[in-house]
Amino acid sequence: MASNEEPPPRNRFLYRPNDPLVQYCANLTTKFEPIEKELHEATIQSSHEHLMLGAPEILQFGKYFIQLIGAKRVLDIGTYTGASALAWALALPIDGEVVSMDIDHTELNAVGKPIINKMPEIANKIKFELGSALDTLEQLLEKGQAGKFDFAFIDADKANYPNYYKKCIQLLRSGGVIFFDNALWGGSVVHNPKHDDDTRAIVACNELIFNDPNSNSTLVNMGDGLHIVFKK
Ligand SMILES: C[S@@+](CC[C@H](N)C(=O)[O-])C[C@H]1O[C@@H](n2cnc3c(N)ncnc32)[C@H](O)[C@@H]1O
Repeated sequence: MASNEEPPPRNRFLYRPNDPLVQYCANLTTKFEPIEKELHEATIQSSHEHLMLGAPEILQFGKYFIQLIGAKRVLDIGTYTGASALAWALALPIDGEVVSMDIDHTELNAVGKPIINKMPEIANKIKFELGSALDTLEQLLEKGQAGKFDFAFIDADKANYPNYYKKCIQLLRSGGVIFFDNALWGGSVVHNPKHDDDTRAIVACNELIFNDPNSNSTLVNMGDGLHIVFKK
């Protein structure tokens, strides 16, 4: 690219799911349960927005974290067809709980629920909340749920990423873990960090996390970027 050319808004500098090396890592990481495979395939077939699906290797990594820290209660911000909520529910013990939030349940009802409901013991662990995730998080805080969750996955509107951090860090117990998906936003955090509100919010959130004395963190070049937060 010539030096006087503007970089494209959010091109895929770094996120290359079809790169053979990325596929090699994903293939030797992901161990989908049959129901997860069914949901992913149904989402790809039925929804024109299937690129929103969580990267399988990120979901797999999250499941291992849930088991490693002995998580029982999980916040899932951005349900879509329910792939991430299903992954967490599969990783949790029988008395575990996922609170999954979305402003729109069209795709969940059409694609996700008919599949997830085939396994009632897994479906029973998931509470699907309809509405703004910020409102749902605020309601949990008002109900005295601060410090009562173990793991959070943030994968909804990017402009609210700093707000999701501020709420989730309160809702997590000490030793809890947050996964922020899309933390490199196709490389635009480096190549075009002021491009739009979404990019600016992700950049601000990454810095907010790194500078927060209440947590440690690791920013990983996996999927579209994964910022892992460890609450002190
Ligand atoms: C990338 S998708 C989530 C993908 C899902 N976690 C998965 O692994 O397949 C993002 C979702 O966030 C939802 N969303 C957008 N803005 C929201 C908001 N303010 N509150 C709650 N959900 C929101 C969208 O409706 C969309 O379904």
